[in-house]
Order: sequence, then structure tokens, then C-alpha cells
Amino acid sequence: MTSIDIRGLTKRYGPVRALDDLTVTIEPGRVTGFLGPNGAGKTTTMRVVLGLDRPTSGTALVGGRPYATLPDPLRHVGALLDASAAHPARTARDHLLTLALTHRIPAARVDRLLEETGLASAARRRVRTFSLGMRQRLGLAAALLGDPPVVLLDEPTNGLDPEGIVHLRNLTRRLADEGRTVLISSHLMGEIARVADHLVVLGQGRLLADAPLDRFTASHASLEDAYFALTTPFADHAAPEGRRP
Ligand SMILES: Nc1ncnc2c1ncn2[C@@H]1O[C@H](COP(=O)(O)OP(=O)(O)OP(=O)(O)O)[C@@H](O)[C@H]1O
Repeated sequence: MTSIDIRGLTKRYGPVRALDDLTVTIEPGRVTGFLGPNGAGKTTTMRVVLGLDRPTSGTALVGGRPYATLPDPLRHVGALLDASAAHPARTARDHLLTLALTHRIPAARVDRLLEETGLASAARRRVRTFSLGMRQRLGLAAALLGDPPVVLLDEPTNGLDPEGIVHLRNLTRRLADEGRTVLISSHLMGEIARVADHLVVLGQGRLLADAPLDRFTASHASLEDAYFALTTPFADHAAPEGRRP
């Protein structure tokens, strides 16, 4: 069982404090919804966990280790961060095969994931011809390639059609039920209310909530209501540090 342990994480971009002493553990065996207004620091958190950004201070560990020290990273952490990460001139299948080769993952698994993500008939098309939703599906296939115990999905529903959204919902449930750690950021409250067991909410780089979904929504009519009650004071993503709540 692999958790993500974030301790005292601060990330500054010049004058912007994207993360401000964030401490939280993302536990295995459940879907954790990652919420917060635009600019709250969700993507930055995921980027630091993946070693794509260096923290100003603090640590982010996966299974007790920094991501950069993991021997076969795709087998430990799968991530869908940026739907345009695949090379546009490559076919979808070649993109996945290239990733698979680096980790000795058989081509049969590439084909299975193309099938599972609904891309089998587009597998030999170049990524530049893909719609946003198709790119998201490809990103999802890439994230799952190494059968990782930890999955990070940054706004994975963007561009997905209704069938894709249902597939993603069932997939995240299954991954969590298998004991994996699933962190999914989204602005779609209805979707998070359906898939998440637990919520982590950020506002201006700080932890606002870390609670089971049912406890978070307990005294509110809906997740959306509970979310607004908590985050409205933090929704001014352009506020200079001196004017922060
Ligand atoms: N490379 C960068 N250079 C400068 N500032 C950055 C950079 N990346 C992020 N930021 C800033 O850090 C803050 C947090 O951004 P981040 O993308 O992590 O937020 P987010 O919660 O993912 O937002 P969204 O919901 O809009 O995707 C924002 O103020 C953003 O402008």
C-alpha cells in the first residue's frame, strides 16, 4: 500500500506562493478528490510529487521515497497532467509503445489499454488529429501503463464525452477498490461527489480541508454548497500575499 506524504511543502514562483506549508497524506484504497479554486495549487502539488517542479521547502514522498529516486517510475506512479503531453506527430500506439519500451512493458498491454480507453480504432492515427477528449483518453492509458499503485489525475474529465466520464468514474472506483492511491482534481462538484471517498481542499496554496466526503458535506445541502462555504474567501487567485485571508 503506497501513500503520498506531503510535509511542509512550500513552492514559490517569484512573488507567488503557489503552495504554503502544505502537509497532507493521500491514503491508499480510496479516491481522494482534490479541490480548490483556480490557482489554489493543485497542479503544482502534483508537479512537485512527480519531481517536475522542485519545492522551495518541504518534501513530497511516494511510498516513502522522492519520485526522482524510483527505479521504474511508471510502475509506481501513473499521472495524467497535461493532455497535450504526447508528441503530435506520433500515433497513439507508438506514443504508448515508446513509453512501454522504457519499462519493459509488453506491447499486448499497450493494445489492451487502447481497447479499454476506447482508442483501439484510433490507435494508428497521429495524436495531432485527436480531439481533447481523445488526448485525455490517451493520457489515461499512459498513466495506467505500468499498473501503478498510485494514480494522479489532473482534471481528467476535461473534454471527455458522457461515456468517457462514466468510464473514468468506474475506473477510479476500481483502482481504489484494488487498494491503489487515487488523487483526482476537478472543478466538477457533481462528478467529485459521485467518485470521491475523501476530499482534500486547497485555497491559495494552503490546506483548507482533509476529510471524508460525507463529513465534509454533512451540514450542507450539497458538496457544491459545502465547497463554496469553505473556499469563497480564498477564491481571489490574484490576491497578493498581504491581502490573503
Ligand atoms: N510556472 C509557473 N510560473 C509562475 N507561476 C506559476 C507557475 N505555475 C503555477 N504558477 C502559479 O501558482 C499558483 C498555483 O497554480 P496551480 O496551477 O497549481 O493551481 P491549480 O489549483 O491547479 O489551478 P487550476 O484549477 O486553475 O488548474 C497560481 O497562482 C499560478 O499562477
